[in-house]
Amino acid sequence: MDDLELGSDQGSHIAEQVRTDRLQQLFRQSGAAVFGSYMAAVMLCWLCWDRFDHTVVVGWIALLTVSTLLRIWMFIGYFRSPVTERTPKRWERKYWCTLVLSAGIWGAGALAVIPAHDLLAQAMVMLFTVGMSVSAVACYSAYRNMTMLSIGLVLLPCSTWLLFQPSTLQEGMALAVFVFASFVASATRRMSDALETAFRLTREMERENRLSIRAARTDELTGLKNRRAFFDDAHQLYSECKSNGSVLCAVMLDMDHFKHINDSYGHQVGDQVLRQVGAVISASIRKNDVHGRLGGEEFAILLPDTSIEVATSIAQELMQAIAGLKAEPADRITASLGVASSDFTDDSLYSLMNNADRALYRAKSYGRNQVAVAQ
Ligand SMILES: Nc1nc2c(ncn2[C@@H]2O[C@H](COP(=O)(O)OP(=O)(O)OP(=O)(O)O)[C@@H](O)[C@H]2O)c(=O)[nH]1
Repeated sequence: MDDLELGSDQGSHIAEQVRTDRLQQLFRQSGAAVFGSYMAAVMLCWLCWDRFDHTVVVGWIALLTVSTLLRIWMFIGYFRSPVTERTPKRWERKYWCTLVLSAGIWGAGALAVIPAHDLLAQAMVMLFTVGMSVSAVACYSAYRNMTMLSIGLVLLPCSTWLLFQPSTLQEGMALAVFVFASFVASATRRMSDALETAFRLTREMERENRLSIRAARTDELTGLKNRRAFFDDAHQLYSECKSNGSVLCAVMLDMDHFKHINDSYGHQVGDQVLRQVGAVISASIRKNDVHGRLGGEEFAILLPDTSIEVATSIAQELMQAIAGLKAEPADRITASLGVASSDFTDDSLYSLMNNADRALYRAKSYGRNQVAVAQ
């Protein structure tokens, strides 16, 4: 989409970019969580092997293996896909599904393995679930709701169960976990807000930068390249043609008796004529040609890989198209053009342009509304 045309859409365009940035951040940050959560469950089962029911442990680890493989498969798919396809629309829902599945299995599995009468094992399980919650803040901070949901799914089953156990130690453990979870929740909100602000500001700055670069290179009246941008691109094209050994032609175009148009019909009509001439030039040139408004009523075009004969016939077509323009109330609009070709022995873009300029002033002196070729 053209940035200058964004208008009222620019807010939603930036919002969409910020969403994409958050998704990218999520995938980059949370890769470790996929292995981390699996390894945490394996380590917990290893440490409490003698205290847990082995059948439940095997079932839990098997389910976690499946959900972890699913997540790895999704990560590979994301990082292998072209950047243009890494959109929130395509990936957010998949991420949510795999996250809910794996956090749900983690929380439900922890509840299933927790032994009813073994305080030490219960404390170990809670230690691991709390550790998982802290990691969730670090990994999913780009998506606040994801952090909250994964913490809830991992922490809530065991801590709620503990809350309804007879011992005050168990109740105290559950309450401590809830207090801790509320701190984590508020830290998560601050982190995700700060991240979102950083992404938005970066995108806004990038956009402003692009707009100001474009404004600095564009002629406001005609939308063509201005003098500075024309010469920037012209120097590059000249060097490319010189090193390729291809012919480069220059066409200089100057409106005839433009002062008369301004004086007779006013500057607004003059401006309208310049806009129309700019549109005629833009419509006549090829993608690789470089064209621009050098100032006033003077335009320049560089035609790479073009013989002087072809450049002359392009200039003649331009002259005829301009003579056919209607810009009421101005009755007669014409331009004179000069064409020159570079054999690169002169070694300078400026001498090519000067040759075209001299030809242009010969066209003027021969009566205007014509094309002259440099001798
Ligand atoms: N409307 C309008 N006029 C401009 C602009 N820039 C320069 N001009 C006018 O273009 C006119 C150029 O006049 P001259 O240099 O005498 O050239 P000319 O009248 O076209 O005469 P020849 O080139 O000899 O045919 C001046 O009146 C400038 O004020 C512009 O952006 N808009």
